[in-house]
Amino acid sequence: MQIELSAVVPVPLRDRIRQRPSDIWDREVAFQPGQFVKIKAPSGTGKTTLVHYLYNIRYDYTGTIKAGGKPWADYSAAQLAAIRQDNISVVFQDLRLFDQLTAEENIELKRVMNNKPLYPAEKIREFAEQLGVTHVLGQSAATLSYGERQRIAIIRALMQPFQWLMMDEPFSHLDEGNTAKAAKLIDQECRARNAGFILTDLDHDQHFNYDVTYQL
Ligand SMILES: Nc1ncnc2c1ncn2[C@@H]1O[C@H](COP(=O)(O)OP(=O)(O)OP(=O)(O)O)[C@@H](O)[C@H]1O
Repeated sequence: MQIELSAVVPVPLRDRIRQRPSDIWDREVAFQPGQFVKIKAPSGTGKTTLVHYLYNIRYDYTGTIKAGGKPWADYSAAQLAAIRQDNISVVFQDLRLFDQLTAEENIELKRVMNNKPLYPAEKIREFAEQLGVTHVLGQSAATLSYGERQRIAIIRALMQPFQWLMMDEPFSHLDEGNTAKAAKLIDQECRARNAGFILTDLDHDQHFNYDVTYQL
């Protein structure tokens, strides 16, 4: 599924955007299926805003975003729900874990959301071991450190099928070793599904072999 942006400008950032060049805002951009895309931007330039537009949960922009050749606005609520279940997975900057559930329950919820789960339940433990969070699986999400929460949110995002995986500063609270482990798992999962990957971050990074880097 190709994602295309045509002259997209966030309404609240309209005046600020004119003051600096951007590869994304007010441009024609196409994210091709399977591409690894890095979006680099200083704090406050709209990374989170962009991810929310790409996932179609925020609409305060001018211009058009198309997914699979069709503007987001032309999809029905049922079609959008199906796309979020099967085609696009996301790790938001604020992670959006359910604090009243355990870490494992947060992941399991996503795993069983599809009638036919992509992975068996054992996969949760396997990924948790790879990311060093097995010991917190039974803990309530509210009690986890931010770095633990990030790893749980990453594992949760990998539990569903996707053609695109989007992550908004997913490693901000992880040390180098844990970042490398998480990047390896993400890379492996995207490649296995021939899925595209969009990562937003403040700076350049070497965690992935990006096909393209945009300055927001
Ligand atoms: N609804 C809104 N009304 C007015 N300003 C907004 C609105 N939403 C976001 N902004 C502003 O737009 C700018 C971009 O916000 P956003 O959260 O997308 O930034 P970001 O690049 O993700 O930043 P950070 O790296 O700090 O998370 C910020 O200055 C924010 O205050």
